[in-house]
Amino acid sequence: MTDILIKNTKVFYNNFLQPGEILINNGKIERIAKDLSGSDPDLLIDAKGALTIPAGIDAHVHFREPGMTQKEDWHTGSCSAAAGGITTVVEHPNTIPPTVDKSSFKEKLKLAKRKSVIDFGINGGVTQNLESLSLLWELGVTSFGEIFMAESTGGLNICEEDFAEAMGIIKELDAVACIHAEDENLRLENEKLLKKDLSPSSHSRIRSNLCEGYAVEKALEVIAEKGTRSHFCHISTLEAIGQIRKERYVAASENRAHTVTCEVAPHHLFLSTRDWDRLGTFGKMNPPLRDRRNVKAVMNAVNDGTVSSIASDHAPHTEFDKDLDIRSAPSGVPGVETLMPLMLMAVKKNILPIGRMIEVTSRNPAHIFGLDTRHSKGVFAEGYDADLIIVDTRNATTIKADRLHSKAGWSPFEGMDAIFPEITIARGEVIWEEEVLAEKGRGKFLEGQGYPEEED
Ligand SMILES: NC(=O)N[C@@H](CC(=O)O)C(=O)O
Ligand SMILES: [Zn+2]
Ligand SMILES: [Zn+2]
Repeated sequence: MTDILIKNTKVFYNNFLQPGEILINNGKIERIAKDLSGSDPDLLIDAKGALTIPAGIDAHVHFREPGMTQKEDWHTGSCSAAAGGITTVVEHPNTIPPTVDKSSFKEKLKLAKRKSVIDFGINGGVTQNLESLSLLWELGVTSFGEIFMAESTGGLNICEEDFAEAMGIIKELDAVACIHAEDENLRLENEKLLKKDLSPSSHSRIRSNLCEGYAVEKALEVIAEKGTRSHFCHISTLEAIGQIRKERYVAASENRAHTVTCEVAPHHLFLSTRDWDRLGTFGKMNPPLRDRRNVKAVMNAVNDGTVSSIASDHAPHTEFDKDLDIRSAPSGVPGVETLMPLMLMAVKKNILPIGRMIEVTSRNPAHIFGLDTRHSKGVFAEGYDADLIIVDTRNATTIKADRLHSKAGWSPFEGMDAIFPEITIARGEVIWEEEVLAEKGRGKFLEGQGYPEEED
């Protein structure tokens, strides 16, 4: 395998952005030092003063294969990730068929191994399949969920009793439960009340703040009872943030390990209800666009540590699929390729420090899902996987859907400022530099912690 020396770059090391050089050997970071000029690498990359930082780990994507390959597949989804500086994804189970048993898991794994250009984990679905969860865990799922407390794409939502029972089983396995927290009853009630309102923004009112807040409250009760390690997906409201902040504060003050983490999606940080006019049904996702007060609260929570990670919830649908009335249009927006570029732009605008950006886009998601200890992901240190991006913060551009690689063919962030990576390196291989350079199928399956360890 070629070894690489990256020189003339800046790295975030020991809490500072500083000049440094990086030697990569056999897919791993071999050395990070001020000056490595004595080495003789196969490939010398002159970063010309640009930054080298960890590539993103996006623990919440929907790559749609099997079953909906007109929207995305493992090749296009993973190429889109690579071009946006993401080298690891965790894919969620609402495909057709959903990933809820051995055969559906094996089918998805086979497709992903054949087509993905980046490393990947696969989550196990939670529906009426409670007897299959332990088998899925042994087969190597990363975690469980998203567990849908309310209806969303795929219709995999479960009732409160099944939710509580599943949480008990997941606790027994010592796995993580990823939760889509919206309250189904409240959603249905609001939908009835707003029957005559067919404006796109009615979607934000139907899936109200309370709808998320109430579901988080109920889920936290179950978590307190069962003790399940839980990760809230795509949190979007003041109310939910408040409850999760409190839960984490109490855990810390009692010196308990955190059982609760949460992620937010870029569309809840960089878009708001003001975008309904521009986006129409293309702004429909679950949970929905929120007003500026919520957006600010969520960004503050990224900064203060309440939010552990950023995940795109990449949920591609074609323009044809989306071009319906607000009730019939499917929910979800593409975003795996724009996650890192938008976050890097936020750093440039001083909305968050670079160290925090690195934590929420790589270090923390790796840690939450055990990808650091078992798979050497998400740590910028010698001996860890060389999953890196080179980014020139002087090269800000605007997001243009026709330059993106998802089959969706559109982006809710069209026209927004962003900083795309110049180069993406995955396990010591340049997989993106102006074009995707990786071979189909180079991506490796990252078995979850329930998969039996290999014997030496
Ligand atoms: N977020 C969405 O609106 N849609 C997601 C499912 C989900 O994450 O709820 C999808 O798969 O389309
Ligand atoms: Zn969801
Ligand atoms: Zn999702």
